[in-house]
Amino acid sequence: METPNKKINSLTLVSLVVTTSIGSGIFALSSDLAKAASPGPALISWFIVGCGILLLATTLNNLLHERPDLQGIFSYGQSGFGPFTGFISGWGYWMSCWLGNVAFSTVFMSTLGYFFPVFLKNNSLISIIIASLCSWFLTWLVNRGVENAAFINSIITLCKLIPIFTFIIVSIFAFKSGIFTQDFWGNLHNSVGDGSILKQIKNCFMVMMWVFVGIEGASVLSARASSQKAAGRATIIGVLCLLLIYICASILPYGHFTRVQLINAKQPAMVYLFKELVGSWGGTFISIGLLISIFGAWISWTMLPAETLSEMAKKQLLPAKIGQLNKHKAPTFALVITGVMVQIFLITLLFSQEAYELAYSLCTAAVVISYIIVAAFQIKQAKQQGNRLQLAIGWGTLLFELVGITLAGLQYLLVCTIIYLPGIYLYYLARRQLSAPLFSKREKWGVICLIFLGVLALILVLAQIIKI
Ligand SMILES: NC(=[NH2+])NCCC[C@H](N)C(=O)O
Repeated sequence: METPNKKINSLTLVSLVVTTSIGSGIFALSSDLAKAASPGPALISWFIVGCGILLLATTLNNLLHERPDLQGIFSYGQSGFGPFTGFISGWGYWMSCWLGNVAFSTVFMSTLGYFFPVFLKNNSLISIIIASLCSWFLTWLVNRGVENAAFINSIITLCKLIPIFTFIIVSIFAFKSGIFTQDFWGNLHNSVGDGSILKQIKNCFMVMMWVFVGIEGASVLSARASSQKAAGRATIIGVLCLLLIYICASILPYGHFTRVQLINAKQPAMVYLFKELVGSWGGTFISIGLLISIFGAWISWTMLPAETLSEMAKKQLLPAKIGQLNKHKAPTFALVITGVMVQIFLITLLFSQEAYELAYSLCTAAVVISYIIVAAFQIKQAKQQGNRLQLAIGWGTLLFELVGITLAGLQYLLVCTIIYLPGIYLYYLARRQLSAPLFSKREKWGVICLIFLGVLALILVLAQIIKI
């Protein structure tokens, strides 16, 4: 990584925005989207989600420059609305980080399944065992202070982008407009899936929001642009490039394969579709790129949740012990807590039908909690400054996140409240030692609601597992 003060140019910044968000999602996107919609509704969804993400990125960018004193996504919550909101935001972000890693691990296993069919089912016992070993191995590496060095990052970025661009170029040549327009709106009498255009648009939301998770990391880097204007421009261009890549990778396949073929493609779909297009070398080519790309992303995202916990401990939102660093300057305790959570969650995947979908949906729902708080902070900040444009951007972001997660599935948000239960206890331990009152009146109501929802969700989930 570059030194913190080094300025970065716009082109590098654009590529950072693009690569920090691309993890595993894009490689499975074509069939995930085909399950949700036909090309017409999917394009409308891309437009809506694209606008929403642009608003979010602009909000993040603005806050970064207005409040350079605040670092870490949860610090906005703490500074604007008090420590408990800071905790809600930080815990949500932490959760999202490791839940995303669970999603990575499922795609990693499915991809290994291309070479070793025993892993094809990504939540079989053997897959879960290997995924757990990988997760602990990465935790161990990061605990020893290992980070992606800049040059390794560039190699990983190339391994990530080359297969994606090759896939897009080949898909352009294979594109046939007749096939593409065959059932453009998914309203023919023999259409697959459940029908109305609105419903199809709604079905796309979760997966589209998932592929943009990580955009907040890019905006942190944009603080190092040469000027605020350059940062703003690079973020917007970056989001637009990302959107274009996602649209091409997910929509072009509708011009060669029927929707049924796309739905039935084995996961990760890009591997199998490309193999279908160019022959068996294609599958191997994408798989290897994919494995390297996930591995790289997985390491960075192993550090991030642990760093979030230790930052929270520093800001007295969690017990100080969690923030302690070892001799390699890595927060061992935070890493272990996170590793244990990943482990528990991997085990529960044994009982789930769609392991990958579950993990990425929960990851997205959790990060939305932090995004909502960021948007609320932007509104507060813009109001104080009387800045109408930023106020509108804040409201737009808030509205998009609220509507987005409602359409994507509030049940995932409910499941996240379970993981808040142990968090509240840790927060309580941390705050008890301070002289300040534990909770304000409003916060008390917040705690009661959260505990109620968490217990309710736990009962519902257990009931579901027992039924299975
Ligand atoms: N917390 C995480 N591990 N997040 C990973 C972000 C995932 C990324 N947006 C993707 O498409 O795969």
